[in-house]
Amino acid sequence: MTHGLWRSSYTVLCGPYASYGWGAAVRHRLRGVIVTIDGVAASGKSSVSGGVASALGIPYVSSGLLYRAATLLALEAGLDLHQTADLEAAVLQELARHTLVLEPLAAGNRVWEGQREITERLHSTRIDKGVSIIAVMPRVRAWVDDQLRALPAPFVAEGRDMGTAVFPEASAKFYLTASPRIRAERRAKERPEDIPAIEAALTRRDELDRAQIAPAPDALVIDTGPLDLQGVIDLILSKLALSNSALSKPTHQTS
Ligand SMILES: Nc1ncnc2c1ncn2[C@@H]1O[C@H](COP(=O)(O)OP(=O)(O)OP(=O)(O)O)[C@@H](O)[C@H]1O
Ligand SMILES: Nc1ccn([C@@H]2O[C@H](COP(=O)(O)O)[C@@H](O)[C@H]2O)c(=O)n1
Repeated sequence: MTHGLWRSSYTVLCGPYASYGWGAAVRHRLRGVIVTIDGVAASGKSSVSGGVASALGIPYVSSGLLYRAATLLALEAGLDLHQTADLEAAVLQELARHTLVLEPLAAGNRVWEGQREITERLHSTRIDKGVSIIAVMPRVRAWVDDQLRALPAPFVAEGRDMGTAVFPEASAKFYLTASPRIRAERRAKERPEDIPAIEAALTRRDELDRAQIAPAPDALVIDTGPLDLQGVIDLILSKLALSNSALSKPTHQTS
């Protein structure tokens, strides 16, 4: 059983994480724990978070999907992201008119607008281009933060400001980087544009996101350039195993 909010205890007690020396108390210990993985655009946050969360047997939460969903609603409402007077109020009105739900499955996050699943529509060049304009709005950020803080821990949270603004009390924090060229080469497998165009768009997005992309002072910064995906996941798992005592302190109190 690998789907749903919780994976079976087999994964936690006997799966890959067991090789890091965790005993039978691990499931109990992870109650209330939040691990944050922030980083620049296309640095591998969601792939790495999925791998780490799977190994731990807990869900991961992709905060960027909520900003992407707010952007989709704005575009579907016909809002011009560059011309609309009081765009923030117009976006909040769209958020109030629709019910957006983030489903943080361990196997991959999904987003629903009412009964309509919109996940597939959130990773397009059009959304990539518009999302930073929406994400800079304080009241949109407050709306996203409220959704995230309402989720039951334990989970791995990924985004830009998970370890700084949203969950400053997180048990363990990581921050992923890689050069714009490497990130563009990886992303080119998922987008129709060529590598220079993707690189320019990623650099532009990092610039627009600069207010929220500083690493937390207590985050471990990982340059993923020389590492493959599994290498990054293994590095984080090994650091978590070493900081065993940090994970024994729940981020959120649980009953
Ligand atoms: N260390 C790595 N080595 C090789 N490829 C990687 C590595 N990390 C991630 N990738 C690949 O890079 C691409 C981008 O990764 P991913 O979507 O996880 O990044 P992200 O930071 O979540 O992106 P975004 O900020 O746009 O949401 C994916 O194709 C992923 O498989
Ligand atoms: N914590 C976050 C997460 C995301 N954003 C904004 O959303 C955009 C898309 O995020 P991805 O992780 O899917 O790339 C991102 O470029 C930011 O504008 C954010 O501000 N804070």
